[in-house]
Amino acid sequence: MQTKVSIPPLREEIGEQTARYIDQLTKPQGSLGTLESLAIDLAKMTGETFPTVLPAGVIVFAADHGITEEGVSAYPQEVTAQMVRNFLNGGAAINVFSQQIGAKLKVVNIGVATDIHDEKVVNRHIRKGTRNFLKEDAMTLSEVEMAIDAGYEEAVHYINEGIKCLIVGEMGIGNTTSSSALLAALTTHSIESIVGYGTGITEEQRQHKVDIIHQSLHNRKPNPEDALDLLAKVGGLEIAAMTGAMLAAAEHRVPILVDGFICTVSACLATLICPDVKHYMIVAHQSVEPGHQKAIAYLKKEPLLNLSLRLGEGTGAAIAFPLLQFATNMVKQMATFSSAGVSTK
Ligand SMILES: Cc1cc2ncn([C@H]3O[C@H](COP(=O)(O)O)[C@@H](O)[C@H]3O)c2cc1C
Ligand SMILES: O=C(O)c1cccnc1
Repeated sequence: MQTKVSIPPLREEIGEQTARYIDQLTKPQGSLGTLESLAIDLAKMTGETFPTVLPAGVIVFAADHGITEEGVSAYPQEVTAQMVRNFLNGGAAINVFSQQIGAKLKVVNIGVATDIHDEKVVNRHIRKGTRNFLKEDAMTLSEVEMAIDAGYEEAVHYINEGIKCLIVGEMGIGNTTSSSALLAALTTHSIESIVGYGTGITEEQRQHKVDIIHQSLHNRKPNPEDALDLLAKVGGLEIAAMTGAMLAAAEHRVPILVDGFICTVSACLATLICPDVKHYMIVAHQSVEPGHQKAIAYLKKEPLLNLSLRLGEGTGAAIAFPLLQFATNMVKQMATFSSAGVSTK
């Protein structure tokens, strides 16, 4: 079981070397702002004074949710499988963006409700969607452990293939309901303040979603200090798999670019399993979902971008990835004052 990971400490001394080097580059000190702190953070994570983030690897985990029976999404459950086919055919937003940043894209079926016969999908199928958590636990503990382990192993394969930055994404109709329930259980924020419009429900449907989460948490009573119990009671297979993937990346000193609301809730659960995983996370953007701000605050992080995205799939992380390239290329390619013959103040 991959909850026994050992995450190495950040290499603070390497970060200090990078910081000193950045101060010698031909620009006023500190003038590249957040790009400078990003480069220093990447140096501490990777243990390299001149860090590299290329190539990035994107993994999208897909699964269904029994809670969709309660009418909590604007789209029917079948869209999960249809979007997986779209990913495999190259037509989704994450395909376009992965290609643009030169990243590999791996699609993992961790629990889609209908069969997908396609050799391009990585088959780590555990069950046909979660159970309806209004009525019963979403998963057994052993299903949660299998999903975390599958995510962990898929990330390890990717890292062994040479990826230097991990982007995790998800596809699962109904997963903003599961993520909202998880975050409400994990924090003291009200359900009302966390729940948003997901794929585009009406205000009336949002009120219904709040009520369903309220009743579900009352019925399930997850233990807020136990990530496995939270996932078993109100979680999702793809949410558990993303948690495992993040633990693997941190264990291997691979920076994790965290996407939107659902992905950030997985990140929160990963920190509950192993607090040190947080040091390897960079939050790419601030999603429109109101719970996202609260999940980012739980991690004590700042998002790099706010582009009013509300998609998921790993898209926001792919969009932010070039900022990491700007930061690492700045360190590797800029001239120093002495090499360029530019006078210091
Ligand atoms: C066509 C389509 C593509 C998507 N890609 C990601 N999501 C996103 O929307 C879903 C969560 O929203 P909710 O909880 O309201 O169902 C997830 O699948 C998420 O990845 C999509 C949703 C749709 C409809
Ligand atoms: O922020 C996200 O990741 C998100 C928001 C709405 C729907 N799907 C994903």
